[in-house]
Amino acid sequence: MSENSSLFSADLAGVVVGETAISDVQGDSGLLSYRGIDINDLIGTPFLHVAWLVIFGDWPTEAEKRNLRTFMCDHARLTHPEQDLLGHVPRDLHPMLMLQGVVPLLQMPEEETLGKGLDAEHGLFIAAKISALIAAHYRLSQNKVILHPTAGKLRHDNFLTMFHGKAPSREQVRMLDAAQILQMEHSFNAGTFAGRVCASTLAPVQSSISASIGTLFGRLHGGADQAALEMAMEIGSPEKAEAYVQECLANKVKIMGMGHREYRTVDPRAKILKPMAMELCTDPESKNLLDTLVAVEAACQKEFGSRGKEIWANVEFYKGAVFHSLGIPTHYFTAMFAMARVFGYVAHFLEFRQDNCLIRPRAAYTGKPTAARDQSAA
Ligand SMILES: CC(=O)SCCNC(=O)CCNC(=O)[C@H](O)C(C)(C)COP(=O)(O)OP(=O)(O)OC[C@H]1O[C@@H](n2cnc3c(N)ncnc32)[C@H](O)[C@@H]1OP(=O)(O)O
Ligand SMILES: O=C([O-])CC(=O)C(=O)O
Repeated sequence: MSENSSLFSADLAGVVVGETAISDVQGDSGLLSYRGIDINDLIGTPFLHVAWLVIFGDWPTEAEKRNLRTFMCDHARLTHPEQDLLGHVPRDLHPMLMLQGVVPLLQMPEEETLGKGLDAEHGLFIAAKISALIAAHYRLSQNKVILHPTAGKLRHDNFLTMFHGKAPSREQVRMLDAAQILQMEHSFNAGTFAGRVCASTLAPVQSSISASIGTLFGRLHGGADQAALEMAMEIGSPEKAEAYVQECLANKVKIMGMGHREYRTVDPRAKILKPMAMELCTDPESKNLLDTLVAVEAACQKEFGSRGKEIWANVEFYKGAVFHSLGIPTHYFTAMFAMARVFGYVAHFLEFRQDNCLIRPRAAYTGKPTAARDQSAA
């Protein structure tokens, strides 16, 4: 493109920067589908089957299902060198910083066992390790021993057991499966785009995933899950919600978990997560948090409406209440988001690499004019 015909967009809002066949975000109508299937129809499907569909575009065969389950469970066991590595990470380091740093240090398997190519093998290996790293980092922070997965158990059954040290109920596993399916993939969100930029330089999959995780961490993106529930904790009770919202808007402070770059209506994932949170938050403390979130949403609708704006709840708003009811501390929410989204990252890495090109935009220079060179010195 010539200098004169350059586009300028600081935030790339509305700018199409590539093609994808992985997921479709229809922002005006509030629809989201993975590989052509509406997310509402994916809830209830085994988590790993959806992960396979997202990555490879087809449902797994019976043999692929068996191999994948064994592969993911085997690699969710941290080896001694991996445990030593984690042992060097400060125990109070935010789990997202731990993941971003540790993922590129993992020793990738050299052999292919799933028959889908080495990049896919490495991506799925990282996805298995991430669940183990999150659980182990939490256990170490609690001065407890690291626990390992049990062969034959479902991914999230193993995860919750490795995290808490006791087996979850079937209902808890079902809820976590659903929440994680909803978070698995979302087109060119900032984290996925960062991963594609990294992939575009021909960096390996672990670098690309690490770049995505770093990008997911921020509060305007994935980190809003932690921030939204901590906001509800800080507000304290539903009757204080309206004053809180009014004060935020008066001071131009963003309300966490509200608003979205693409959706011009309620986020379809929030629509599913809200009733899930209602079902799970039954004890007085969780119910008070959830009631506070509901009151914040209502106050936002009222306040934004009176300013002629429509800002809706996004995926992050009610998800924290679901995670909280599963006993997950707020600072682990975004890492659990990464634990699901990593399958989307792998899918985008593989898709992008099929037709790779370097992503390198242009900047409008606003610094000092270039000084004229002293020709006599030459
Ligand atoms: C998984 C995810 O990443 S989902 C998103 C998670 N992030 C959050 O929940 C953080 C809170 N939300 C936000 O900051 C924003 O809504 C974003 C970053 C998600 C989207 O932002 P953008 O598309 O850039 O919208 P933008 O920030 O331009 O907002 C448009 C207007 O709505 C306002 N607005 C948007 N969201 C919010 C919010 N949560 N609280 C208060 N005002 C808001 C903006 O202040 C802006 O007002 P203005 O036109 O008077 O300046
Ligand atoms: O698409 C986005 O910008 C953010 C989002 O909802 C996600 O990553 O799930």
